[in-house]
Amino acid sequence: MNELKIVLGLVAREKRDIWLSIVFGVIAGLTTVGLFGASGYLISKAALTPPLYTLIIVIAMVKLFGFMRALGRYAERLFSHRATFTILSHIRLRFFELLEPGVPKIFQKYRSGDLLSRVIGDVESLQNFFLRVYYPPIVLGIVFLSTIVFTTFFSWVLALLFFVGLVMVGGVIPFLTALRQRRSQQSVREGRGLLSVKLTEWMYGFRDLKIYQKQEEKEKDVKNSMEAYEETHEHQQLQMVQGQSLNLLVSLTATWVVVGVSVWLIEAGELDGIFLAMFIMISLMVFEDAGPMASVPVYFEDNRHAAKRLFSLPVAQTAEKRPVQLDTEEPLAFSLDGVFYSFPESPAPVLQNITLNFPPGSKTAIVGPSGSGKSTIQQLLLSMAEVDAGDITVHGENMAEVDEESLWKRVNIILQENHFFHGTIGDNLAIAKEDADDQEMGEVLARVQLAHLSPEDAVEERGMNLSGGEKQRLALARIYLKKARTWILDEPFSSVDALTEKELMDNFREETRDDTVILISHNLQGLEKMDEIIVMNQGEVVETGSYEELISRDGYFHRMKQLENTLIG
Ligand SMILES: Nc1ncnc2c1ncn2[C@@H]1O[C@H](COP(=O)(O)OP(=O)(O)OP(=O)(O)O)[C@@H](O)[C@H]1O
Repeated sequence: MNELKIVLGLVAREKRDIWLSIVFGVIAGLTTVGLFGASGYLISKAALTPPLYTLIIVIAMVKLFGFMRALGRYAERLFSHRATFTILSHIRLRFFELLEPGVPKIFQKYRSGDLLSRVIGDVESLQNFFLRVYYPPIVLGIVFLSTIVFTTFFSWVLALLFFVGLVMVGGVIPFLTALRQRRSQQSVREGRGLLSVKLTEWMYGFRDLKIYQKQEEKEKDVKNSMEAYEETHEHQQLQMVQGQSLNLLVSLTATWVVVGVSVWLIEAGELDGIFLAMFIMISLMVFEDAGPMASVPVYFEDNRHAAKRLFSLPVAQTAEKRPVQLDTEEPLAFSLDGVFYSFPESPAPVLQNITLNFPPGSKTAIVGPSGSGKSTIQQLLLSMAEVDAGDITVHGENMAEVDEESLWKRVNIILQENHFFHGTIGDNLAIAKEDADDQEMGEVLARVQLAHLSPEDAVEERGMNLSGGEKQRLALARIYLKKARTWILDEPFSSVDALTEKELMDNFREETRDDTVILISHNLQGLEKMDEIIVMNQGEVVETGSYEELISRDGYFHRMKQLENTLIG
């Protein structure tokens, strides 16, 4: 229920439009009942050839009700839809506000398709919350109760009939429909989530599936999920329509009962016959609006689940702004003391008892075999993950207290995989420096050996039209624009040829002369000029020292270097 309270809070922000929707909804409802009631009365009265002024008054009332009804409906639709779209944007914003501080940890726990399904499917479902759950029952209740009060002036029996009708179409039938739909609604929700996850995986893995000729198999799987989803959705919609039809049937039956009882009351002399047509019309109209009430609990249940899925992300709930801002322009220092780390949902520690020191302005390389934990250290240094035990400090501050954004602002980062957005080379560079002009962009492109590209050149989604090496150099160009004094780079040159790598490395050394550099690398070439090399294996630091020290020690690094030399020949 707490999650729905968040949605209610966001809905309540649109107080003005809520009030206007209710007021105009009630005006439209009452004038509809008035219009048809007055028309019924007019037909009967006209047959009795009353004085002309009576007819003129009733005709004027019919006209007025007709005009007010149209105006009321229009205004109700206008304000309720305006409120709905504003509420939807509040919901989306709130979801992103909760999601953003949890990223990237949240991506370790939830699949992208699942998140996509939440932000699209669940937010879309919540558009029904205001439009179908929140205010229509209030409007219907007021219109119905006013009609009942009006009817008591003519007949208590008819008023009681209207009341019983209200309980049936506004309470009993919706409740029974909701009860019947519980299971099918659950299946629809699960089916939608699964389909979204499978579709995104199929899309991301399209190339690999094609290469391994598994495309058809996967497509069949996606198609099956799609069919299963459509089937459950159809079944659920059918149940909903059946509920609405049942409500309509009961409404029409109630009107027939009103006709029968009115005739009986007229015969018994308890109701003037002139009001017969009026009550038939009132009954028809007042029950007409009650049909959609059958789906209110169904939408309510759907919205409750949608709210739960949206606002129950565990990381999001705990994310708080951290108090320490890093506002120094100096190269940063880092230290790790007795650090242990394991990924969520995989208990084996990935890092064990890591103690390291990165003084300001130092140049450190982290090397080691694949899977030894190098990139995980980068994640911890960038505060993208939190240690299980031990301490990390950045510039003398406890990392857990440091505001992540203030840290990221001070560091030039290259991750193992960097994202490139659909647009131009310029758009992708501007992420690092918004006001960089074409000349500045051209200069950094030339420095990373990408002089053949210009800022206007197109970049396809995820940089698909760039080679692996070009993507790495573009990532490097991006951080050259950023001009922070600390560099934490994961395999920045792994896809470029040896000659280009040497040129890039020379340029990089020049650029970072006084800065803090932490360079993760598989490659043991070109590490001679680093102040310190940290050798990792199976989540532990197995050796540290300068290049000469490690070579002369005849330990792990020495053996790795010999092996590399043998392989290179
Ligand atoms: N999100 C994750 N969830 C669970 N385990 C993970 C996750 N990411 C990495 N690991 C595991 O953590 C260990 C260390 O991974 P890490 O990426 O730090 O290694 P690495 O030394 O950088 O490897 P490489 O040189 O291949 O990039 C590996 O055994 C890997 O399987």
